[in-house]
Formats: sequence, C-alpha cells, structure tokens
Amino acid sequence: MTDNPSGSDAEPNTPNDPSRNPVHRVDGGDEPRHPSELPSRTSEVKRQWRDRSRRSRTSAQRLASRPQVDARRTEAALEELAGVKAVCTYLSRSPEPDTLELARGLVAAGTRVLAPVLTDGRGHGLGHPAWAWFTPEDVRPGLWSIPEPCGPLLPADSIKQCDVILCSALWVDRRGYRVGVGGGWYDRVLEDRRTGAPVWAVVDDCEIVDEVPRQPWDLPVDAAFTQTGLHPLG
Ligand SMILES: Nc1nc2c(c(=O)[nH]1)N(C=O)[C@@H](CNc1ccc(C(=O)N[C@@H](CCC(=O)O)C(=O)O)cc1)CN2
Ligand SMILES: Nc1ncnc2c1ncn2[C@@H]1O[C@H](COP(=O)(O)OP(=O)(O)OP(=O)(O)O)[C@@H](O)[C@H]1O
Repeated sequence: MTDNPSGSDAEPNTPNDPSRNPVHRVDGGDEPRHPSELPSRTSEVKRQWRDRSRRSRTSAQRLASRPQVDARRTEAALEELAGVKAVCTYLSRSPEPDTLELARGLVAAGTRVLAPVLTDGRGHGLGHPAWAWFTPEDVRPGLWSIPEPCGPLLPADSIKQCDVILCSALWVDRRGYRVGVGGGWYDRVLEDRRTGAPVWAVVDDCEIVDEVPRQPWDLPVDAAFTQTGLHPLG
C-alpha cells in the first residue's frame, strides 16, 4: 500500500503529485450542492487523479505485472466470496483490474453475478444505470469497449438482490472514498443497495491512498479488494 497515487510500483513522485500538494487536500466543503453548478476546483483535482491513474495503469511495469496481480486477486476473491448467493460486479476492460475471470469463477461456484448494462444492445447508451445477470457465454461489447451481459435488462434497484457489491475505482482512500471514471454511476446505484450489503472497491494495493478529494454526493465504500485480499476502510 502507498499514501500517494504514484505508488512504489508505479511512477516516481512529481511536484504535481496530488497527494503531495496541500491544495489538493480538499474535502468538498466548498462544493456546489447541485450537479448542474459550475465545475469546482475539486472536480478539477479529481480529473488530475484520473489522469494519473491512466498513466500509472498503462505504465509498462503495471501492464507487465497485471496478469499475476489479477490472478492473485481473483483467487483471493473467490475464496472470500465462497457461498455468497449473489454478487454485483462491473465487467472489466483493460487496463482495469480484471473481474471477468472472477465473474466466471463465481458463476461456476454457483453464485449469481449481476453486472452493469450501458447500452440497449444496438450500441445506443441507455442514459441511466441498469443491470443484467451475467452468464459467461453471453457477453457483448457495450459502450467504450466495456463488456456487458446480453440477458434481460433489469432496473437500477436490482442491486438490492446482491449480498456483496464490487465496484470499480481508480483510487480509494482510508476513509473509503473513491475516485471513479467520473460518470457518477456508482454514486447513483449504491443508494439502492440492500441495507448492510458491503461495498468493495476493486483496486491494486498501490491504489489505496491516504486521502482523495471528496464531493457531497460521494458515498464511501466499506473495503478495498486487492491482490492481497480484503482491506477494510473507514
Ligand atoms: N468496466 C467498467 N464498467 C463500469 C464502470 C467502470 O468504471 N468500469 N462504471 C463506473 O462508474 C459504470 C459505467 N460508467 C462509466 C462512465 C464513463 C466511462 C468512460 O470510459 N468514459 C470515457 C469518456 C466518455 C465520453 O466520451 O463521454 C472515458 O473515460 O474515456 C466508463 C464507464 C458501470 N460500468
Ligand atoms: N446520486 C447522483 N445522482 C445524480 N448525479 C450524480 C449522483 N452522484 C453523482 N452524480 C454526478 O455524477 C458526476 C460524476 O461524479 P463523480 O466525479 O463523483 O464520479 P465517480 O464517482 O468518480 O465516477 P463513477 O461512480 O462513475 O465511477 C458528477 O457530475 C455528479 O454531479
């Protein structure tokens, strides 16, 4: 684990490293209360964290170790989730931490897997969060090359059927706040989860940091799931 977004196995620190610069240690206190308001300084800082993630995740070193890191995480997650009836997970695209092998393993072990659906099946974006049950043989490319299940479309609140929720994240901090790709997809769907259903952000060890910028709508996750297993947060 590391307290900065460059990480020991990522890039060296630079003066622009968001975690090193006090101006980036903001908690959203001056944030707009409505999404339609002008982009704030915190939004700009989140954008810098996203850029840094892209650079780090596509570095030669990270890409080279990706298969081993993913295999370790998948094995640990299958062990941790043994016996769970239903799990939500995003279906990964490179260079995200892999969840496709995990989803296949879960289904093989008898766990139901609910995954995000972003299109109507003809390439048009839905414009609102939706889900479908995952079966390994029935997956299509959706928006932005994100794989999605082809099964019947289910509403956003179907997340209620899941006992554990695995969400995507670029960074997650010790309080559980995450920086995601920026659509607010998880901030919206997590509101509907069953009370007490744990939410785990799937990241690599070096993506757990001390503090990321937080905005009023951000919902914290309960843990990070990495190649070294489950790390409770908050
Ligand atoms: N694999 C995967 N599935 C996921 C997510 C994710 O982060 N990863 N999501 C996490 O919330 C939700 C979908 N939200 C997303 C929002 C934006 C982009 C995205 O890549 N946007 C483009 C630019 C889009 C544009 O041109 O307008 C990009 O970032 O390059 C991806 C997913 C649910 N499914
Ligand atoms: N509950 C919500 N309902 C509607 N819009 C929301 C909600 N939560 C967040 N948003 C909007 O989504 C946008 C992106 O939010 P944010 O930057 O927190 O994304 P993210 O959490 O990093 O991304 P994601 O959840 O897609 O991985 C913001 O403009 C925000 O206004």
